[in-house]
Amino acid sequence: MDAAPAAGHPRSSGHSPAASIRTRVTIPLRFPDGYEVSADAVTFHGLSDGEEHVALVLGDPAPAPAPLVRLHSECLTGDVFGSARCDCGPQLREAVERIAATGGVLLYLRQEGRGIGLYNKLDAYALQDAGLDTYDANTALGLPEDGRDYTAAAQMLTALGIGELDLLTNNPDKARQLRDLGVPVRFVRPTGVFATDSNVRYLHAKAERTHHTIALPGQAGPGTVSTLAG
Ligand SMILES: Nc1nc2c(ncn2[C@@H]2O[C@H](COP(=O)(O)OP(=O)(O)OP(=O)(O)O)[C@@H](O)[C@H]2O)c(=O)[nH]1
Ligand SMILES: [Zn+2]
Repeated sequence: MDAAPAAGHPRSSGHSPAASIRTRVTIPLRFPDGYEVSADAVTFHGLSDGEEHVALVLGDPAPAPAPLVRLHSECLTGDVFGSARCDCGPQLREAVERIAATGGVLLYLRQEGRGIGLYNKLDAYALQDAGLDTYDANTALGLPEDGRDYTAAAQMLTALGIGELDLLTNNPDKARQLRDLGVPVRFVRPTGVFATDSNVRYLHAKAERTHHTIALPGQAGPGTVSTLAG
């Protein structure tokens, strides 16, 4: 079944305007589990939404026929604080290592809360604690279920000289939007599914409402359960 666009979803189509590289600087990354890798952090001029998105170039993307790319939307609570309410932190950690292994790019997109911002996301969490799922909580606040537009991501990839790519995601909307923007996505490669007692309801909602390729106990799907705590 085709995934229906989320309510209030922005539409991307056609090619995006050009952006250019502003700065490229090497950063040694050290993760709490001891994994270390060097990344080039790249900033840009001319991104369509004016946000400070950053690319991490890992390894050498050039030799790969289709470098591995992840569009990772910002999640302060998961990426930085280690929140178990979502799967963002483990997905980010996994993506950096998988991309570095073959050469590719992680775009860290400043789209906190699927584009609604941190304060609104925390308001939505409060509504989820009262019983709403992750999408209904957004709409109850008068906000889109998923407000993300990947035009700036397409601009970043073009500025980096990335042509055909493999996309690391379980979210069909990311590949759909990139292709609509003229980015040649060769294969979609699933990310791990990092289920915990605290995020399993959220993951079920992503699988059922927006057709993420996530397989969870009691629900069939093509994804892989990498970790199931509890
Ligand atoms: N509004 C809202 N945003 C959330 C919630 N939980 C996580 N997020 C945000 O959802 C986004 C998840 O980003 P990603 O992991 O890149 O996207 P995804 O749609 O899960 O797709 P893939 O991980 O690529 O499969 C981040 O911006 C989080 O801040 C929630 O309950 N409500
Ligand atoms: Zn998160």
